[in-house]
Amino acid sequence: MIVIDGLTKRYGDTTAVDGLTFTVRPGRVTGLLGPTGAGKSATMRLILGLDRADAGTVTVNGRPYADAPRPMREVGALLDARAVHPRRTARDHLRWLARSNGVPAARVDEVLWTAGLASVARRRAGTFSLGMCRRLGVAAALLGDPGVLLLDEPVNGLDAEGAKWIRELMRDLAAQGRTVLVSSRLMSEMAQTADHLVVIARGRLIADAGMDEFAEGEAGIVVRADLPALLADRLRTVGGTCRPGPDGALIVTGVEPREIGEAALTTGVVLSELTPRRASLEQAYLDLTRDTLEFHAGSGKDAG
Ligand SMILES: Nc1ncnc2c1ncn2[C@@H]1O[C@H](COP(=O)(O)OP(=O)(O)OP(=O)(O)O)[C@@H](O)[C@H]1O
Repeated sequence: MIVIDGLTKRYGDTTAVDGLTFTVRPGRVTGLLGPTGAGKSATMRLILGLDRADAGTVTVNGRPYADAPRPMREVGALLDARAVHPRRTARDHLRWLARSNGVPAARVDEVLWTAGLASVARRRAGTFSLGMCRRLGVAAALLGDPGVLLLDEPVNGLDAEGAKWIRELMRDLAAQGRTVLVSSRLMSEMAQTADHLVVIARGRLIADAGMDEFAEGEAGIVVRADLPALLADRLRTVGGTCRPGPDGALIVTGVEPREIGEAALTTGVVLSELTPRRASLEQAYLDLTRDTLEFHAGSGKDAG
């Protein structure tokens, strides 16, 4: 289990992580979702103690990761898959990692199999494609048989087969009772893997909910009116729930479109839109992050 409490990290004028609080529980895949620059990688680095927090705490299985007596057995991380010595073979790379972390050498062949790299184990990592590097990164993360796994955008840039493999692996690891935290910029990606979602933007927590809950929360009727507050008051008296939608619209649940029409008639409010909307995770994510998008003009970052 990972417990993050009030976590804050600043780089100069940028607050990359801003008072984040959430818990990553075992037995399920938790997606850390946010637009580019949201602070996903920074959060992962803080969990691993690769950066120091300016405020707040993060513990892995009850203590800071830096205090873990056998770190590789505690957490496996896939951050930058290219961080491998190009002249070392896949096997030598893993053997070296195993030796320096007190992991038995026999485990190297096991993880090479799991990662589908057994046939290329003696090839130099420098000749590997991105997909193979990612597999090698996963093999390294699994080396210590850790209970907690962190994967930073593991599917990004992979072909369909590689992506499917990683998704299935994450689901298997969670089904074994492990804690799995995976980041992505894409809701469509999370929808395929995550059981639980933590959405962040500009370093702040925007949502922390089960995937099902997340989808349900978004079904509703988009209503635009000249006097939305008046209409909302009326709808509440007939059992409707209203919350703010994009650009001044109301998202109404709990009543039928006809009842909204009647409420408008009763109150003399003019409707300009009445659109039933099915639950869409993508829409929910867009609505949540609309006001917090950060654009890095000229920084060379793509929007994914
Ligand atoms: N070492 C650093 N020095 C300065 N600024 C940094 C550093 N690391 C991150 N930042 C800034 O902190 C913010 C969060 O960055 P982070 O890489 O965590 O975002 P992210 O959600 O992982 O984005 P992406 O999806 O683009 O990878 C960004 O504004 C980024 O420019």
